[in-house]
Amino acid sequence: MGGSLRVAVLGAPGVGKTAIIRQFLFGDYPERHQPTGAPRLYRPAVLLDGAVYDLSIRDGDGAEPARGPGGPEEWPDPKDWSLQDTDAFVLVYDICSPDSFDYVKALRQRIAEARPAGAPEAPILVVGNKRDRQRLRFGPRRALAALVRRGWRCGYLECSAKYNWHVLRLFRELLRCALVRARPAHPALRLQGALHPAHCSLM
Ligand SMILES: Nc1nc2c(ncn2[C@@H]2O[C@H](COP(=O)(O)OP(=O)(O)OP(=O)(O)O)[C@@H](O)[C@H]2O)c(=O)[nH]1
Repeated sequence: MGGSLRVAVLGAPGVGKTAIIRQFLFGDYPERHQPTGAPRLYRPAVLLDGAVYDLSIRDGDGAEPARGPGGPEEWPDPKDWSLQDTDAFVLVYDICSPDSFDYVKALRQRIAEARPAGAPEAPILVVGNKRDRQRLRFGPRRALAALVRRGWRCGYLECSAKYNWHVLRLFRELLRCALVRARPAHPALRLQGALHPAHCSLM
């Protein structure tokens, strides 16, 4: 048994958080947007690199700002989010929506502020979803990836939940990185490092 990991999947409404999670867990895809409302928790077991992990995947968690004109200053107190208990974050934006990218930027800032002083940083993977709509994207992939990786020091990946493209890969990378942080004795595993073929599967 490898242990347990808590993952939060966050992002603006409609970017595809639920679609990504459902593709990963059940191989299905919601064509219609049904706002998630209250946060949902999924508890799969996954096999990663030969060890079994109990995952808690939270779809939204109340960390988002109030819907409406409010900005990050109107977000709930970080103490209420239990962000400190989260081992890894997936911050999802829609590659066709600059607003959703700004949203992720603000979320990442908020997560950093919520971390208690001296606590190790939880890995953050920024995910550009809806890659199948590539022709409508608002910015070049290379520039966005460079900003996120070098400027924000987060991982970056693009996927299409609709076509199940890179969905497994995003969870595999995130989990590997979270495990490296938990066990620094394995420095060879890096979020943006060499990717092995699928050694991550649901049980
Ligand atoms: N073209 C395309 N549409 C997608 C993709 N992923 C999700 N969608 C669509 O985007 C809409 C919103 O998807 P959801 O997964 O419900 O988004 P969400 O982020 O969970 O939304 P909230 O629950 O409101 O926060 C749905 O109509 C999906 O079909 C994708 O990869 N490509």
